[in-house]
Amino acid sequence: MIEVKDLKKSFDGTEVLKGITTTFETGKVNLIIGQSGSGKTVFLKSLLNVYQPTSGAILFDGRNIVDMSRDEKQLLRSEIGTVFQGSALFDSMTVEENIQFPLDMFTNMTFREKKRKVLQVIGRVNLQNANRKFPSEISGGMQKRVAIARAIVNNPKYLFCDEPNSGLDPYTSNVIDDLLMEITKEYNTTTIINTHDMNSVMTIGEKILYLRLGVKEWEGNKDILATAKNKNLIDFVYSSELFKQLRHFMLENDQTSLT
Ligand SMILES: Nc1ncnc2c1ncn2[C@@H]1O[C@H](COP(=O)(O)OP(=O)(O)OP(=O)(O)O)[C@@H](O)[C@H]1O
Repeated sequence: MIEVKDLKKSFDGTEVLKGITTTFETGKVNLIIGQSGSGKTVFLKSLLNVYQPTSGAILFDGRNIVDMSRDEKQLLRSEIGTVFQGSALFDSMTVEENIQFPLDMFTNMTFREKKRKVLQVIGRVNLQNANRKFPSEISGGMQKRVAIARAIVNNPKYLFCDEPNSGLDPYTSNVIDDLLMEITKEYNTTTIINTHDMNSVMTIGEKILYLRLGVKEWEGNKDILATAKNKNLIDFVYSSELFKQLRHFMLENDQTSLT
């Protein structure tokens, strides 16, 4: 579980996060949504302590990352898996070597133990035929699966993903969403995902945090999103053409059923 308490972050006197308080539960997929510039990336990077928060607390199962020593942070980092935009793979390493990287960084496993673990996660994300390939030789969807395999190879407690579906077609996006949901349950991770993808929101949004101008404007889950009353949230959700048409269709059907 990750608890965020009154998190604020400013850059050069400009406040980007204006006091966010929320909780992300263990074993759940938590999605952060909001317009471009609403603060999603700054929020994610503040949770990871890439940015030092201006004030507030971030408790990883009770441990506040904001006032940890360097060694404590290093230990916590070994419990966190990340999937960043563009997959962030090492071009000069094979799929297998990319996935092994966190084990080299954070563990004292023997060569044989590492190989066994890497092959196990390669199987888990269905990349058996690609382990000797380089990132440039595989598709964008496969690269995402490599990034996910690398994020889970060290059995993380926490999984952070920044726009995991960006650049993927709708079918491949669904495959990635399903994989992230399954892995969250299998590894019992606290999973936090920044997304613009409304399809993801409606399929895997066990918790949804809607940020607007650096403020928590709404939080809930996919089942109550459709009936939420928050006007800014409604405007945001229905700003996509597909959702606009869907809403129009629903309203029309509603009126027919009333007459
Ligand atoms: N390192 C930085 N220094 C100064 N300002 C920053 C920095 N990073 C982000 N900002 C500002 O913080 C605000 C929020 O940016 P952020 O990248 O978090 O938005 P976002 O919601 O992730 O947008 P997008 O969906 O486009 O990725 C923006 O006004 C941005 O200019």
